[in-house]
Amino acid sequence: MLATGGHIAHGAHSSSLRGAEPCSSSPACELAGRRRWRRAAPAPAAAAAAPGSEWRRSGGGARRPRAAPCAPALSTGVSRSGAYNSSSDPPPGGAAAGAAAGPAAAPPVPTPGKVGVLLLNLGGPEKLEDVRPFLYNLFVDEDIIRLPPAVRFLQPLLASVIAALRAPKSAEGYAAIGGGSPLRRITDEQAAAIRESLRRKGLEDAEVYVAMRYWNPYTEEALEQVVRDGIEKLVILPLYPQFSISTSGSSLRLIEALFRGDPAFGALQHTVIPSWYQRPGYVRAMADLIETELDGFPSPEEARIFFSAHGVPQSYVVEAGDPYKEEMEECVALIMGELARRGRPNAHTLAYQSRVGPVEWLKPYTDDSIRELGAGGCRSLLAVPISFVSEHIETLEEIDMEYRELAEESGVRHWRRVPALNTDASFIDDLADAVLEALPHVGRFGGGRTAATISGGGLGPGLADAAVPVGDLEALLGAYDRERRTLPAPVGPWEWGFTKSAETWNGRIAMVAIIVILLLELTTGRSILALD
Ligand SMILES: C=CC1=C(C)c2cc3[nH]c(cc4nc(cc5[nH]c(cc1n2)c(C)c5CCC(=O)O)C(CCC(=O)O)=C4C)c(C)c3C=C
Ligand SMILES: [Fe+2]
Repeated sequence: MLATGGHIAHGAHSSSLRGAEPCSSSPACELAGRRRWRRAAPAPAAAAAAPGSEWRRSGGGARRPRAAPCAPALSTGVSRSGAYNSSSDPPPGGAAAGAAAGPAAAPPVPTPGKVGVLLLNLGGPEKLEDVRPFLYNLFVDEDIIRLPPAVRFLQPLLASVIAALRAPKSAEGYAAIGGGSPLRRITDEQAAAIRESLRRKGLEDAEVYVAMRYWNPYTEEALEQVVRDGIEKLVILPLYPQFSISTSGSSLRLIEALFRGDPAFGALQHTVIPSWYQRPGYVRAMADLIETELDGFPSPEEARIFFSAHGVPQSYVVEAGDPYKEEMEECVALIMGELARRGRPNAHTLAYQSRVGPVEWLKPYTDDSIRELGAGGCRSLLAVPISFVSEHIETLEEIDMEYRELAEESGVRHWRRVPALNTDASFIDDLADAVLEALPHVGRFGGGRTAATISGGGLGPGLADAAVPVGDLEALLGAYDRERRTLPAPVGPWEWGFTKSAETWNGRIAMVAIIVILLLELTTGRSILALD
């Protein structure tokens, strides 16, 4: 949701959490050493929804005239390889470059053993009463809030406080888009479509599973189903085109812990496709959507293409080496290159949305950019959500409602938004090809627990140099952020500070409040911030 500089809106909606309880017995809960809030749904297979389950304690277009750019370009920073010819050049040396370099529709690889595909996604609250426990799950994740080791034991408490304070504002957003996140439905549809595509391509008995990080169907449940189904070869495919520590990285760390903690999981032969923004099929599918939407403007060549990516705190990139920003810039350059080849040299901007809390996030911020563009005379703006492939709260509420209103207030007369890819047929087919191309890598390293080195690991040319190379989990997770440095928390329970000193004081007050609550809980034996 649109960041307000830190204020948390109160009182809009107070969701009832009756019946919601933390998990305590699932492998993930035990491994993470954290309570987790989960629904006691049956372990989900690919597309099985579990409505109403109870909560319990548990474990090419025609050539166009030259564009008249809408306003002076803002931050179109491109890091490398702006000129990439999707039909002939090899893709830039990104993570899954080897996969992308293969033929567009690879023939099915003869692989003995039943194949499974594990789709990783974030998950979202399905009902308003899910919002607070969903937020708890998000904020208790050490890849979202990374506290210094000495105070890490406070994270569940901190997560409870932040979730309780943010829930009303968050719930307002979910209420505005119909009372819940569409993420599960869309991800289930994507899973079914990928499975169909794999079958059409000759992989008859492949199964596709949805593994959400913060809501149903949880990752550990999906893996349990994978084992029950007798899958022998697993391709792990995050549904995030670009890699971030906070998204794909967080899910992969959880899976790594599950592999280590359960021999049945650890025995699964696997490979990971860490990111795939550079696949020509994805780039073409995005360019197709953009072209279609551009044609809805009175003067398509004058519309500025405004890529809005979900932000991450600066510290993730600068201190922890998150490749997210670099991959995002490269992704935008590839799409713009494809559009230029189609005769659409429109002006463009890349900005970052959805910041939460008082720390610095990647810049420029989407709201600032919209204001500047409006002030600079831009009258036609095409918003392109770029970090996520499904409609979700940040497209349906933040972009369609908040940013649209801001754009109109800033003088933009014509506003359109490119839809998310969802189950776009060519996109789905391309993901299925990515799976087929990754299959030869499955089991290269034996089981999930085998340590693999990246250099000379037999991964093929180019892959050894990638920031986050294709390979097994350990190799992959060892390739970045090795030190797991403490990072400034992106959010805190009190978020009204704009200045450095206000932030410091907020931090101190928050710490004192947390200690008082902790002492009260310890002395009274009652849970002051219980979610039920
Ligand atoms: C590439 C996508 C995403 C990145 C990177 C990311 C980082 C990140 N997010 C938060 C905090 C929140 N995210 C929330 C919702 C949310 N986030 C993503 C994607 C990325 N997040 C999606 C797709 C969704 C929506 C899911 C849905 O229900 O539709 C929320 C909850 C909503 C809200 O209150 O605004 C929070 C909070 C942080 C702190 C972070 C990086 C550290
Ligand atoms: Fe997010």
